[in-house]
Amino acid sequence: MAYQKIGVVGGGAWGTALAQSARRAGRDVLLWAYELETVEEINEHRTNRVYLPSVTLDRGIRATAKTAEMATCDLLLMTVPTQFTRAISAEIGPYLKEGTPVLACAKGFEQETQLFLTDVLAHTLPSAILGVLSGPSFAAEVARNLPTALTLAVEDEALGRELAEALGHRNFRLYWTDDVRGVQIGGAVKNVLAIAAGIVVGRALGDSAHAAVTTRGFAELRRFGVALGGQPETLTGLSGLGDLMLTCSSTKSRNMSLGKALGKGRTLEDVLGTRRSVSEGVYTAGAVVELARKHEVEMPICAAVHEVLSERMSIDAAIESLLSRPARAEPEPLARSAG
Ligand SMILES: NC(=O)C1=CN([C@@H]2O[C@H](COP(=O)(O)OP(=O)(O)OC[C@H]3O[C@@H](n4cnc5c(N)ncnc54)[C@H](O)[C@@H]3O)[C@@H](O)[C@H]2O)C=CC1
Ligand SMILES: O=C(CO)COP(=O)(O)O
Repeated sequence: MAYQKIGVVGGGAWGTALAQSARRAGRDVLLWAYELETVEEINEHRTNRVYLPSVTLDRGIRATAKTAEMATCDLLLMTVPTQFTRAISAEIGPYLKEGTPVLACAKGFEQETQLFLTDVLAHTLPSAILGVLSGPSFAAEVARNLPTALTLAVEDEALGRELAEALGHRNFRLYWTDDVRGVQIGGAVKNVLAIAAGIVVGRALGDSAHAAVTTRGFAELRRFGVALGGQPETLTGLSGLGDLMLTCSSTKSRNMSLGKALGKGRTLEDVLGTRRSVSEGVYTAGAVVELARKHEVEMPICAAVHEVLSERMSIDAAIESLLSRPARAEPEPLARSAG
């Protein structure tokens, strides 16, 4: 098998679940974790209690604290949270073999630069072939081997098929595409929208309001995605609509549950202070709003979430701002960017 040794960069919930899944696909797995205690716990006890509790890990997963060692792998899965991806991948870059496939598995845009993850990785890993793995998938469910389907995107479709075959198995179905940008857009924007959906639930605005915010949120995601070069079919696929549906509808989502807590009146600082896990929507909202401004795409729900997270607007004022928008026609033509 051409891609026998899989390197998972990041020992959070997602990296650990992907390592477990890659073992089920018959691959050898080397996992890099940021915290030394996570490395030791995985190697000695086969657990990762902080980030993925109640899961016994396969004996074939070996953990390391040395980033350079990851360059010995045939394929890398980058799972560290988006805002740490530049720093960690830069440590691997000098050692990586020419043409090693590297899949971005985190979700979001870099806060400071508004870059897509594959654009960040193009700087730090110039010798890699870059792609994306994204879709509706809770780490705890993947770790338990519950059936899941995701999208794997690389420009070369033949390589996409090979990678999907190397990582996929019966309960981890991978569909491939060449739409590397489109797949990243869904994963980034849905987290911001999930915060909005959570706020609706926390404020007890009702199931109808939840469906409305999810559907109008999808209209924003689709407008944004097309304006930034994604294919419309990708935006209605697993990595777009699929992940939006999952994340907006389940309190297992960190983003949705964070929104719910805000809706109930807790502060952002308070919620983040009680979590070690990442809620990417908090860090990506500003980049989405800035990219939307540059591309002249109107995204009122994402903008309202950003205002609330930045504490420039109260939740009640944000709800009022959305409800008082003028009525308009549905459906809207795809090429148009007006909201
Ligand atoms: N958990 C899930 O169900 C899924 C998560 N993802 C995405 O995967 C990415 C990672 O999420 P999770 O694995 O859930 O993270 P997590 O919330 O379980 O853990 C946080 C991670 O951040 C790492 N970290 C903390 N400080 C760091 C630093 N200074 N430098 C490098 N790493 C540091 C920790 O070691 C840990 O691996 C996110 O972008 C998330 O959206 C994607 C699909 C599913
Ligand atoms: O990306 C995910 C599901 O596809 C996980 O969502 P959260 O990060 O909101 O938990």
